[in-house]
Amino acid sequence: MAFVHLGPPSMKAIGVLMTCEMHSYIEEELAKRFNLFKLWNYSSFSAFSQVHANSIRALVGNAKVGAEAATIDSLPKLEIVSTYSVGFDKIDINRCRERGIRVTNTPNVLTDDVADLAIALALTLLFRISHTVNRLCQHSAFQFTTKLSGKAVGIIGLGRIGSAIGKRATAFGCPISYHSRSEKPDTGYKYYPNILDLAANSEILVVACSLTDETHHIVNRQVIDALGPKGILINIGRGQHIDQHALVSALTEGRLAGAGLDVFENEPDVPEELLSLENVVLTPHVGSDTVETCMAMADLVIANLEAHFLGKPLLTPVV
Ligand SMILES: O=CC(=O)O
Repeated sequence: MAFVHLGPPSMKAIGVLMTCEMHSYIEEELAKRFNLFKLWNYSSFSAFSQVHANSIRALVGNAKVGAEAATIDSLPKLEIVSTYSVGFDKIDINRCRERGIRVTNTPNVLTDDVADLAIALALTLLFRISHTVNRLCQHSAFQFTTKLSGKAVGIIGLGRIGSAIGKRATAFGCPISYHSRSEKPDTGYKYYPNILDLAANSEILVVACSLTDETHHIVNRQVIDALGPKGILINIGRGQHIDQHALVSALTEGRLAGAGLDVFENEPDVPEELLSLENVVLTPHVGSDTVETCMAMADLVIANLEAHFLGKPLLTPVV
């Protein structure tokens, strides 16, 4: 008798909802495997859910649009939320737990890019790269720049990304210290249990922790003042880590030397005052937007969904 290899069961009938537009690769790869619904093709979430709520077994969100309690509650068949981001602050984790909904994210694959961007922001700011390009074109006045090598770098949050930033800054000869909930073993870095002490002892302060109720506005006016008028603040975490109002006043009043920001408090809005400042470098939340990383993140989202629907262990579970 001949054996017929049936292969893995098709998942084409499984309804997956994407909450907003992402890289075309993830859209195409999800559409090849699942019955993909794109929320942005509907006039509103309620217009979508009135017709399709019962078809959705998985939701794919990102750092911008995740799954809040109302969304989760409107999807009675939802089994898994797989976010195309490492941060899961846009997902109501407690509601997922209550409903027995699994949650996955995309750690590791984006660590290098985000750490690279932190260093790039610092270098661009200190070497005034965008200004010197302008000077080349406009023959404007010469201004000295500032070294990165050897500067004291303080890192808030020594997780995967914070550690990768530490590794890079070490290669620039920078002494590293950090603040986090608890001291990490064997880092060789100085630990400050108090963030004000970290700021007071840093020339460059980098925000690399995850966003939680405890880390909301972890960088406030006091921390900025402790960093001081020669200090540089870099944020590749979340806009809500920094009291943006306090930051703008410090930059305008000369109480802080400069800031390199990939994230903002009310994205995609960036305050006019920030846009008009000379001592900032701003990027629009692009820390993991390289082609290579977007593809690796998409593959991880899909691998998690496939594992879930095949009854296998999730690759990167949060819940
Ligand atoms: O901000 C980006 C992410 O959380 O992956």
